[in-house]
This record gives sequence, C-alpha cells and structure tokens, in this order.
Amino acid sequence: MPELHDFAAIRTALADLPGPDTAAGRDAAARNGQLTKPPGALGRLEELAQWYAGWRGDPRPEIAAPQVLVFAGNHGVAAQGVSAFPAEVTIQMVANFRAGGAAINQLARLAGARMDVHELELDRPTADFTRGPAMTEAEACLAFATGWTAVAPDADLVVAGEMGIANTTSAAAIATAILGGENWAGRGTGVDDVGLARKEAAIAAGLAANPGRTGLEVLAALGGREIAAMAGAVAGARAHRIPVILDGFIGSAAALTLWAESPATLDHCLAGHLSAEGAHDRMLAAMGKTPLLSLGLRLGEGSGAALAIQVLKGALACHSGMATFAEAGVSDG
Ligand SMILES: Cc1cc2ncn([C@H]3O[C@H](COP(=O)(O)O)[C@@H](O)[C@H]3O)c2cc1C
Ligand SMILES: O=C(O)c1cccnc1
Repeated sequence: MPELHDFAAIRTALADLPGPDTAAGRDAAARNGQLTKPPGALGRLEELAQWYAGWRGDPRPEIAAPQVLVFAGNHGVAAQGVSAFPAEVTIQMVANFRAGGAAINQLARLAGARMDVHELELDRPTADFTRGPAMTEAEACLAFATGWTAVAPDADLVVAGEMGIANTTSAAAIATAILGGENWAGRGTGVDDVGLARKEAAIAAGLAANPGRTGLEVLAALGGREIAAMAGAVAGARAHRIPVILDGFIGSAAALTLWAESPATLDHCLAGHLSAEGAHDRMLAAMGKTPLLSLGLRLGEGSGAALAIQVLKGALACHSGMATFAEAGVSDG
C-alpha cells in the first residue's frame, strides 16, 4: 500500500494508478465480433463487457467475487437541521447493516457480493463546515486510507456505499465547490421546503468558510469521513485493477473529488444508477458518466450500484458464455 498520509502523497498514489490492459480489451473486442448475434444487438452490454475485460486483463472474464463496502460517518453540519432524520440514525443503521436488515444487505446478497461495513469514528462527528473545514488534512487522509485498504485485493468488482445523516448536504456542497453554479441541494431523506432552505444556507456558508478548490481540499473541507473513505476505496480498487460501480448522489460526490484531481482517475468506474436526488444527473454529466439504471432510488448505502452489478454480470455472462458463429455452426451473414 502506498503512503497516503497527506494530500501530496495521495496525489502521487493517484498518478501511479494502473490503466487497463489494452491487449485484453482488443481480444475481447475480437471475441465480441464473433458471437452468435447480429453486430451490436446486445447494445451497451457489449461495450461494458469489453471495458471490464480490459480492466481485468482477461478477454473472457466473469464476475465471481464482487465486494460491497459500506462506510459510515457522522457530520457536524447535521446540527444545522439539514436532514429529516436525527444523527443517531447513522449508528442505528450500522447495527441494522450488521444484523442484515437494511436494503443493501438484500441487494448485496442477491448479487452474490460480500459486504463489509466500516464505521469511521461515529462518536466523533466531523466539524460543522459552515464555520470552517469539516476535517483536517490528516483526518481526511486517514479516512481515505481506510477506504483504500478496505478493498479486498481478490475482489473482481467493488461497490462503495455510505451511511451518514446529513451527507446529502455535504455532497451538494462538494458539487457546488467543484462544479460551481447553483441548486445542487435536493431533499435527501425528505426535508420540507424550510429544511431545503436550511440546506442551501448551510452550503452557502460552507463555501464562504472554506476557500480551497482542489478535489482533495474540497473533500476535507466539505466532506465527511465516509465520503473520504469512498474516494479512497474507488482509488484503492484501481490499484488492483478492480472496476468500480458508483452509487448515487453521495458516492458520485466522493468520486467527483477524484475527478477534480484528474478526470482519468475514474476511467475504471461506471455510474450504477441515476438517483432521484435532482442534481445527480448534472454531476454524472460533468464526469461523463451515463448511469446503467434509472429507478427513482434515493437511498444510498450502495443500493443502486449493488443492483447494477446484475447488469454487468449479464454483460459478462453473454460475452464469456456465448458460442461463436464457428462453434455453433451458425452462418455469420
Ligand atoms: C433509515 C435511513 C436509512 C438510510 N440509508 C441510507 N440513508 C441515506 O440518507 C442519508 C442522507 O440523507 P440526508 O442528507 O437527508 O440525511 C444518508 O445516510 C444516506 O445513506 C438513509 C437514511 C435513513 C433515515
Ligand atoms: O442518491 C443517493 O445516494 C441518496 C439520495 C438521498 C438520500 N440518500 C442517498
């Protein structure tokens, strides 16, 4: 594992991340052209299979060991009344994850994924970012390193999910700082109009109190520990050439901080789904990602990404399992 103790060390680690195996990608494209179907008939599944083959360095891969990671953190900005739920729900939901009772438990099991839950100092919320940085550089780097090392080296696909009351405010503040413009705040767990106005005020105060604009600076200033850990897991997966499926609004904001450092850092990532949180589509568009699913989910936990594992599995089942025209004795036109 590389040194990740400060932003400079993380930037060096990001610059050293590997790219895909282009020969495996080329062999996968050649195989795709011989499969028993009209050219292009499997639509985006064909592109997904070839992309995955390149990252895994295997022209005929399958997904056998997906890993769902769920990171939990508490946010000082929750004190601003920006969530419809109290901050205790974060730790209560962690207990629910451990007992198998949350939505993500069901979807991870259905996808045949192992699921690992990481609590990040829940008894020590981040500072309220309306008054200054949520985390010091050292705190953000520690959370980032936790995410990086949480990735199982033998996993063949990673989903990074989160739990943290008030983290849609944090995610919207990150988007505002990195992408600019307005109206990044949505209703999260379901705040009313007054709650939404409080979110917008908290974001404006957070930007005024935190002038830094590089991806990692924004991550520390406006993020939470679970968001930093998700960013670390996305990068750590790439170190093992493990593709990543991004989840919703919060997971995408974590990825956005890496994108702001260098857009190519997300080449091994797919957008699993389009969240019902209004500004998610603009965030994905900025990163050049087209979501696999659009089901009106607004849960987080990694739920939409875990569901999207099935789509990628479908792409690989066809790509790696189908017969070629020659094998099946089918005329190729
Ligand atoms: C019971 C419950 C389970 C959840 N699972 C994910 N979230 C989601 O809601 C939170 C973000 O919304 P906000 O910014 O409005 O607080 C995050 O914890 C996110 O994971 C949940 C929220 C609740 C209440
Ligand atoms: O898209 C998400 O991840 C999301 C949206 C609302 C609330 N919690 C999570």
